[in-house]
Amino acid sequence: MAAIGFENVGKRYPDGTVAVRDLSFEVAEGELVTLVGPSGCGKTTTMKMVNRLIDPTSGTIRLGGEDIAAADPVQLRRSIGYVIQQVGLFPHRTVLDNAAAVPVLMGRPRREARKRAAELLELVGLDPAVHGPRYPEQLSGGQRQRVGVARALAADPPVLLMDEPFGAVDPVVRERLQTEFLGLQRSLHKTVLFVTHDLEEAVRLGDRMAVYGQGAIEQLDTPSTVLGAPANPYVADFVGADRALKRLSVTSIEPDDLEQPPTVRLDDPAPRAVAAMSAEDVRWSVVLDDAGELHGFVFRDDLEGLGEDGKVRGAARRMEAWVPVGAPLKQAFSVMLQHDAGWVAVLDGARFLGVLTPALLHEALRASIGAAEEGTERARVTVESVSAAAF
Ligand SMILES: Nc1ncnc2c1ncn2[C@@H]1O[C@H](COP(=O)(O)OP(=O)(O)OP(=O)(O)O)[C@@H](O)[C@H]1O
Repeated sequence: MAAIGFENVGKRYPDGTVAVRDLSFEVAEGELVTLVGPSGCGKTTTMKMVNRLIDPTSGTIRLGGEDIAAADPVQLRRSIGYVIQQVGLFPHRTVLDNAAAVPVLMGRPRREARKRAAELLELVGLDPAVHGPRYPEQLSGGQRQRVGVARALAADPPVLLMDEPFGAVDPVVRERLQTEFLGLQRSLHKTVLFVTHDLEEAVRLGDRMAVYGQGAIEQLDTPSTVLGAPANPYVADFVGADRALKRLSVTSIEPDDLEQPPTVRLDDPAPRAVAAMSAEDVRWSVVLDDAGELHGFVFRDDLEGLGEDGKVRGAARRMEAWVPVGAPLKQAFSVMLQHDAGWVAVLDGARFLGVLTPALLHEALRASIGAAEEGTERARVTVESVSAAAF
């Protein structure tokens, strides 16, 4: 059974504005569906009809199979998490009490609600001991958004409605909040409707994304399919000509994408490292520390300058350009640019897995686009010719 079901839902405001017409779609349990489209296309109206902040003028909305028209709106709202851009925290209550607000309203003992709230603050990356006693105005914008998410999760609702929750923060914080939220969602499996006007956010977060035209959904499918096979010219235009670039956000780095350059250890004697690099005919090598974790890299020329008694440590340079495996290709590309590096190290936790170069990145991207066009998994696509020229 679908967690949320829309059947021929329409909303005409009293002034005659038709905000949405004849919407029919379903959201599965544990699924995150993003709603994206231009301003005024009806995204917020769609969302607010689910918790009955707005009532539809036609059609039926079901939650867990039950028609919400029959539900008590106040009870309904308490059972649905709601996160909005202007977080709406109570200014005169502490962060901890803000996070505990909904369970308290639902009649749970205050002490129990606060305990849960503290756990949730921790879950969203805030230290309950440090941030819990503060007031909302003593937090940064990003921290306030985190409190908003914690508060929405506090009553453990199966369904979350999120309306531009990360819209008010700068792009760097926004990306971090998205990553954290994705991690959270992987363990919580909430059913989520997420409104955004940011295509990249919709692509990155959605299991599926609904692309809105005026008051109607033009395509509802996985981000890969929407980008790879837009349903009609409107969607193609909306996702834009630079679809390939946007795919950078949805394509994650896999171990198979990586190259394995020679590695040497910090305490290896320089002559031995030089010999190993000569044997492989490479000019540089990745340097690992005793624990096998990334330290940086070293040039063969520099090692040769150290003499017979030298150790790799004497010429090794630190490497800051790294990304975790599973991160989007876009992150690898941006780290490369930021460090002006010809490669980035890819780590699994602290463990060094390999490196990604611009050519490999291009190859992974091409494979991903090819897979979307064919509707197959990326692993099954082979790339015949690659060139770094596009970078
Ligand atoms: N209370 C209202 N009375 C009349 N028209 C309204 C009302 N609320 C929204 N509308 C109109 O309904 C349409 C859809 O609005 P809605 O807020 O759902 O769009 P949206 O896609 O969420 O837009 P945005 O991205 O700008 O928030 C718009 O034309 C809007 O002007």
